[in-house]
Amino acid sequence: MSDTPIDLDALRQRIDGLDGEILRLISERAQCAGQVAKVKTDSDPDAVFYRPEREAQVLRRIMALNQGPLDAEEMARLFREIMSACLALEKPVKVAYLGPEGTFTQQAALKHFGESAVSLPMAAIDEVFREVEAGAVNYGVVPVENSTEGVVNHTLDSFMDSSMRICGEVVLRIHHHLLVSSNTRRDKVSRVYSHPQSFAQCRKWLDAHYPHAERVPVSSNAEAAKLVKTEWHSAAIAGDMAAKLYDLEKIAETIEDRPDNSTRFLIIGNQDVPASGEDKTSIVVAMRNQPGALHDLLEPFHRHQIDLTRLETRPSRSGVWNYVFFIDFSGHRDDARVAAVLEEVQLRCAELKVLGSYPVGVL
Ligand SMILES: C=C(O[C@@H]1C=C(C(=O)O)C=C[C@H]1O)C(=O)O
Repeated sequence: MSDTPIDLDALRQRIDGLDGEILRLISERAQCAGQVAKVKTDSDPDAVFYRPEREAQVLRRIMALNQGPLDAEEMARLFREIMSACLALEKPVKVAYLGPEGTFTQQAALKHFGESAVSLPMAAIDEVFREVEAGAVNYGVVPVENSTEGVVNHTLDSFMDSSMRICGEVVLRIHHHLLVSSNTRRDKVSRVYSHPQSFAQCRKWLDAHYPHAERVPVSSNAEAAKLVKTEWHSAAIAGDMAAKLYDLEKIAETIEDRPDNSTRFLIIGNQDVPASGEDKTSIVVAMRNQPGALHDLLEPFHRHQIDLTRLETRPSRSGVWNYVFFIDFSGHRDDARVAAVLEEVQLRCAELKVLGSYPVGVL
């Protein structure tokens, strides 16, 4: 072992050299991105710097090129942050999300835009829509479906009244923990706070471990975490961000009933996103109530072999149409096959709104 210090020194020297090179390359990349921004504003003073389709392509390319030892997603996350910092050099992206601070929606916003984005908490989903519509922020992030608990109806309803478009999606693995403040003992927990969706996602675990604790639903997991900060004998079910934000102790980790528990979030904005090569389209369709209506609506998708990834029904609020369907499917509205289907659907329904075509979530 006598030669270990020499090896260590040599390795550290090599790492210093590599870091210098990485530093130089990242700076050069940032300069290039700055030049791209200049080209964009020269041709259009109102140009948007942020290009979701280009970012998706950059990340997919990195993942395909990666040969380890870091795994492809880890590497993409590093590049996500480099891009985020490059973009912020021009103008940090401003993003409104369903708050308060510490929610999974904030985590989704940072996963999608990187840590250099400025993220602003909103009290409700329709407020996120309004902030984007008013131009106070560039984008909004809202939850849309959970793999255990299903659809977030507020988000679908907001799309019915809004002209906002979908610019992206992000899927987050959701891990819940049981959190307490430092002066609460795990055997003294008599009350648990959380969001109703989180209670539903951890129902079996709670039944097994805290069957007698009172379950108190609150407006968000972050709110639950905030409450237990100052209350004895209470615990919160929330995620890592809330635990860190309120400095709480995890007395049980990953307590969700299903190991694949994940939530899908949508990025909303004012922008039509060009094709990235692997895209999805979301539409909302109003139908008259007549026999075979749903079959007629879906038949063109089947005939053109387009994959439906989600279908939701909401009651129509206008009173004129009986059904409103939210449909997600593979492909971009500029693809010939998708364009043909949209034309046919348009003829069969009372109203069709394309909410957006956007890159399939990369990270
Ligand atoms: C540099 C560009 O602009 C932004 C920055 C990107 C980057 O750093 O790679 C990618 C897309 C845009 O959000 C570009 O459009 O190429």
